[in-house]
Amino acid sequence: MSEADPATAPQAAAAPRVVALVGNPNAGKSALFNALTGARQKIANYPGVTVERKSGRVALPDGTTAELIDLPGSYALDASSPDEEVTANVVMGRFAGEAAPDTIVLVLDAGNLEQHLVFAQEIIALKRPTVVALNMVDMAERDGLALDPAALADALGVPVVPTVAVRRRGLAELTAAIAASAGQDMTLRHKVERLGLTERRVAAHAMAAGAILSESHARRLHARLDKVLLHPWAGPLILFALLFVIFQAVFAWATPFADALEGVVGWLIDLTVATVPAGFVQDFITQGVLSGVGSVVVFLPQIVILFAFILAMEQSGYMARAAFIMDRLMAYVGLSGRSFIPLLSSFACAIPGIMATRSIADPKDRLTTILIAPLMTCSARLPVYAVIIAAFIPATAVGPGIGLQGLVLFGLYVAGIVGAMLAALVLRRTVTKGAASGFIMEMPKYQWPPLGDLLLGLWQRAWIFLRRAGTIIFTVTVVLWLLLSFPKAGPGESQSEASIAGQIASGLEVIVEPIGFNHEIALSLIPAMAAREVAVASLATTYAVDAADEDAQAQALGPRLAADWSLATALAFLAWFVLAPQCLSTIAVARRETNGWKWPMVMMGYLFGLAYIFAGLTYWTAVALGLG
Ligand SMILES: Nc1nc2c(ncn2[C@@H]2O[C@H](COP(=O)(O)OP(=O)(O)OP(=O)(O)O)[C@@H](O)[C@H]2O)c(=O)[nH]1
Ligand SMILES: [Mg+2]
Repeated sequence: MSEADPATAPQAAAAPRVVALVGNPNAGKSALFNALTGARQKIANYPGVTVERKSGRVALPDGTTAELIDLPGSYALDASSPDEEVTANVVMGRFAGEAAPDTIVLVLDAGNLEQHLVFAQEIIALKRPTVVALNMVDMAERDGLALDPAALADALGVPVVPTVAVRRRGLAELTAAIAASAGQDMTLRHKVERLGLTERRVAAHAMAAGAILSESHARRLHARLDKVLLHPWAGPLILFALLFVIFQAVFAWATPFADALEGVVGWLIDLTVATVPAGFVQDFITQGVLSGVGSVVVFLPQIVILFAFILAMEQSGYMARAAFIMDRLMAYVGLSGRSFIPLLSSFACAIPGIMATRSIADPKDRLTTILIAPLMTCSARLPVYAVIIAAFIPATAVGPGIGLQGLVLFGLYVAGIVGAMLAALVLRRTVTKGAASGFIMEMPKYQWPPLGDLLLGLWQRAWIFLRRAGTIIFTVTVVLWLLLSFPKAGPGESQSEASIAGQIASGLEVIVEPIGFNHEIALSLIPAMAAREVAVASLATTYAVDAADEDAQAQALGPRLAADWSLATALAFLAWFVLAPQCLSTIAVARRETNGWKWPMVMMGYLFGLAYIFAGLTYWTAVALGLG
C-alpha cells in the first residue's frame, strides 16, 4: 500500500503536486488519465475498500511533475456507493495517509453539460484550485452543439479547457492550466457558492444555456422533446396514453389479418376432410394440428403489431425515457429503476426478463424483481386474452377512436402491472425487506427507428412465436389430443368427458368449479403449464373432439366459447391468466437464478393463490351483477 501513498513514496526533492480527476461517470476521466500519464501508471487499492486507486506521473510545462489520480465517477459528495465514497473522501482529504489534492481537474462532458454542472458546482464550492476539462467536445460538435469555454469559465470562475481525451486534443493547454493553478488563491475568483440540489439544478441550467454558442435545430428539438416527455406529470401521462394507443391498435389493426388467418385454417380443415379418409389420421390433422395449433397461430398479427410498437419505442430512444419515468414511480413500491428493463423484457417473456435481473446488484432488489416478473403480461398471454376478448367483448366504440376490446386488453395489461407493483410493495415489507436504491442513466439520442432493424426485430419475434407453435405447443397439443381421443366415448357420452384427459380434468374441476371454471377449462389448465398459449390450443382441440360434425369442427374457437361459456366464466378465466404462473420454463429459470427451489415455490404459491382468489372474486361479482 505504501508505494501508492504519495506522502511516503521515495521522491526527488519536493513531493509532487497531487492532481485529482473528478467528475460524473463517463465524463472521460480515465481516458484523460491514460492520455496524460501514458504508461506511467500505478494501480493499488484504497485502504479498507475494494476500490482501485489509479495514479500516474504527468510532466507539466513548468518543468515539474505532478501525481495524477483517476477517481471513480460520482454524482454527489454525499456518497451513496463505495465508489462515490472514495471520491468524496479523496477530494475532501479524509483518507488517512492521503493528502487532499492540490489541484482538482473537473472533467465535464460537453454534450451533457447541464447534468454534469450539478456535481461540478459542489466541487468548485469547495474553494480549492480547480481546472475544468470540457471533454468530448468532438461528440458535442458532431451532435450540432458548439460551446463557448470562455463564457463557462466566466460563469464558474475557474479556467475551462476544451479537450478530446481520446484524440489527445487540448492536453497541452490542460497541463498548462494545471501548472498555473499552483499556489493561486482560487477562492477569490470562484463564483460558485454552496447551494442545495434544487438551486444547483437551476444554476446548472442557466450556465449550460449561457455557454452555448450555437446549437443545431435537431439538438434543440431533442432538448425540447425531453422537456415534455420527461416532465414530472406530463411524462407519465404521455407514456400511459401511448400504451393505451398501442393496445387499441393491437385489436383494431390485427382483426382483418387474424380473420383471414382463421379463414385459412378453416379452409385447411375442410380440405383435409375432403381429401383424407375419415378416421384416426383425419381426426389427428383436423382436431389436433389444425384446430389446436392453428388456434394459436392466428394470433401472429397481434404479436407482430405489439412488437412493432415495442421495438420502435426501443430504437427511437424513447424506452430509456420510459425507464426514467418509471424509476420515480417504482421507488414508491420499493423497487429501483434497475428493475425496469428486466420487467420490460418480461412483457415479451419472463424468461429473458428473469435472466436480465443479473444486472441488479442488490440481492433483495433482484429477488423481488424475479418474484414479480411473471406478473408482467408476456406475449404468450396475448392469444389467451385475444380469443376471450374477441368472443365475449363486443367490438363497440366507447368513445371517438376508443374500442371496448382494446380498452379491455389495456386493462388486463394494467392489471398485471398493478398486481406486480402491489406484490413488490408487500414483498419489500416482508420477505425481501430493504431500502430501494436509485439509479441514474444516460439517455440515448432520439432517432427515427431504422426500418431495417425494425423489420429484423419483428421477423425474429414472429419466428420465436411460430417456432413455439411448431414445437412445444404442437407437442403438448398432440399429446393432449391422444389423451382426449381414448378411450372412445359410449353413446350419449361426451368424448372429452370420457377420455383419459377428461377423467384427470374431472379431479381438477372439483377445485376450480367454485371460481366458475367448467370441465373444458379444467382440461386446459394442466397442459397450459407447458406454455400459456396451450390453453387456447387445448380448448380448441377439446371442442373439436367433441364437435358433432365436420362443420362444427371447422368453426373457429371464439364463436364456440361464446355459445358455451357465461360472461362471468370468461372474465374469471381472464383474471386467472393475469396472475397464474402457468409456465414451467419460468419456474425452472427462477430455480436456476435463485439456486434452489425455495423461491420458485414461494413464487408459485403466491401467484396461484392470488389467481384463485381473484378469478373467484371476478366470477362471484359478475354472477351477482347478473352476468352468470
Ligand atoms: N469521442 C470521445 N469519446 C471520449 C472522450 N473521452 C472519453 N471518451 C469515451 O467515453 C467513454 C467513457 O470514458 P471514461 O474515460 O471511461 O469515463 P470515466 O469518466 O473514467 O468514467 P467512470 O470511470 O465510469 O467514472 C469511453 O468509451 C471513452 O473512450 C472524448 O473526448 N471524445
Ligand atoms: Mg474511469
